[in-house]
Amino acid sequence: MDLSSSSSVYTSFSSLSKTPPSFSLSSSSSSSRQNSLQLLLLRSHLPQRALFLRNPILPPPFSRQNRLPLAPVRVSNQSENDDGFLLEDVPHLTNFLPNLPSYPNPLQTSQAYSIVKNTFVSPEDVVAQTIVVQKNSPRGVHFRRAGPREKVYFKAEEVRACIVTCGGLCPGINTVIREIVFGLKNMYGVEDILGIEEGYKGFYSKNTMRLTPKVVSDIHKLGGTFLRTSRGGHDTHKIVDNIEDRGINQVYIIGGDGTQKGAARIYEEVEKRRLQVAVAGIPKTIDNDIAVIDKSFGFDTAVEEAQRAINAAHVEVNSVENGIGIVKLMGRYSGFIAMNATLASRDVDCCLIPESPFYLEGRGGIFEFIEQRLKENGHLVIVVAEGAGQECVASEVNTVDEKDASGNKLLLDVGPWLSNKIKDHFTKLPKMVVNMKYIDPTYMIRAIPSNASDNIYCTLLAHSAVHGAMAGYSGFTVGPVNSKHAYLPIACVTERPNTVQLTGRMWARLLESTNQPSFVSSDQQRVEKEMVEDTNKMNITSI
Ligand SMILES: Nc1ncnc2c1ncn2[C@@H]1O[C@H](COP(=O)(O)OP(=O)(O)OP(=O)(O)O)[C@@H](O)[C@H]1O
Ligand SMILES: O=P(O)(O)OC[C@H]1O[C@](O)(CO)[C@@H](O)[C@@H]1O
Ligand SMILES: [Mg+2]
Repeated sequence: MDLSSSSSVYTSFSSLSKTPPSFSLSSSSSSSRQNSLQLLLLRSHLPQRALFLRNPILPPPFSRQNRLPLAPVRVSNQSENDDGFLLEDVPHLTNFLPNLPSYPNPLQTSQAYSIVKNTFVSPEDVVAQTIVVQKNSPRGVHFRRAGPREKVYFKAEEVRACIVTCGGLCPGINTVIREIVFGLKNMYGVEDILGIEEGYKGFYSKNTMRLTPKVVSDIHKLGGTFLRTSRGGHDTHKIVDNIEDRGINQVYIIGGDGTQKGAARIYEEVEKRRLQVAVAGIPKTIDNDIAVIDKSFGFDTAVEEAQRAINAAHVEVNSVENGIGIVKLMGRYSGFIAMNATLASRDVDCCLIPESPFYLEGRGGIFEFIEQRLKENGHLVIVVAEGAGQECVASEVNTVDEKDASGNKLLLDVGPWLSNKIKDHFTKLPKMVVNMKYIDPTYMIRAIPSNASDNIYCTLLAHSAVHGAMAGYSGFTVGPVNSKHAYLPIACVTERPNTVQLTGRMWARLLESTNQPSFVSSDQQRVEKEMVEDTNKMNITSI
């Protein structure tokens, strides 16, 4: 059974029982497993809240949150034959437009694709979210594999696509734009493609621009976004009105968590109005803070570019007495750029990230560590992510909470704060003159074009989005899960951010390579010590 076109089968329990699907992923599928699969597949076509309530296999408090990668799926009350297979499906236009006609995919006659063994992705192909399993583990959460489908729900000449980019910059945005345009034209013969300028607000406040392969041919060599971008200005009704007015039926939305939330709102409105509009999200964030997907595009480029700043800091501090280099890198709530740049460089003595609170004074603190390293090596380099130590800065700087136009909290600048604290501390010490070199390359890193591997990655993302939209999926986002590109429900990537796991092996590798203090345990020790002291004091007072 072709699941991509079978939504009517899954719209109600009654129709399901009349028409048992033949979906089977292994040769050993028993009838009871098929029943489980029917129910699990059905879930994905119901409103999300209802899914959890109606699923008879899972206990009621089973929330989506439990199903993201770091909180492993727990499926209790399983019957013996139940293998715990879950499909996190994406919506399809036929869910609310059941009579939508389909057409053979033009790739069937493509010269390039004719040599591919399986030109089309089987509707039964799914990608597992967890690939490290034990013999008796439930099979867990799966996503639809991305790629071209045998049937499409748009005729090339009827497609009017648009592309919009929102949020901060990131290397590779232009490659994604270019490859959507080229993919639509070369694979599907689509020629009517509009660029929405300056983010979401551009839908209703700007003219569109025509995007042709010729216009976008060289943009992948440039940093930034050819379409420009903005924060704020998401007005769902105005945007969807505009989509309708302009006759747009495919919307490609490139942006981070905020943008993807906006894409979900647009899809909800499209569904409410029953419009034949495919809404495809392409996740973008230099911080790599998007959950579920392996990594976000531009991240590798950022890590590579960060090496230049770290190297410069190292050269500087290596050439003076007691040189202390501080390099600030991006990462609001996720320290991936700082962590990976540190691991790649090996010239970094200490890496500070938002996930790991640190402290300056006392045993196990940064000052003690710096003093020790200066004695040992005569210099050191610290990499600090922009979101690190926010509580420390906030406790010393008088500020009011400020937000950007999208409602994101504006962070306090940890870089200069840390540099000054270190300088002040060492100025007070006798015979300890330090040479501070502070480098903030953040916007320089974000503004460069993507490197070779990100370019290829961006191409796959763009093509996956194009295949998904042409196949009639809508309200989905794309990305690699365990190296295989998949279609993901937007909520999967917006419900919580991807952050560095302090209990994970990568952070342990970093701690091992820098030999910096593990502030977590020292901090805990300090808290424990304080608690003991407090208890003692209370005892004394009570006496
Ligand atoms: N909850 C939301 N619902 C609808 N639209 C939203 C929501 N959050 C953000 N947006 C819109 O998405 C756009 C981009 O959001 P934001 O500035 O937060 O950047 P982002 O997409 O998260 O990217 P990044 O954080 O990587 O720079 C803005 O136009 C904003 O209005
Ligand atoms: O462009 P702006 O608004 O200064 O945004 C900067 C923020 O954007 C990000 O690069 C995410 O896109 C963050 O790392 C950074 O804090
Ligand atoms: Mg964001």
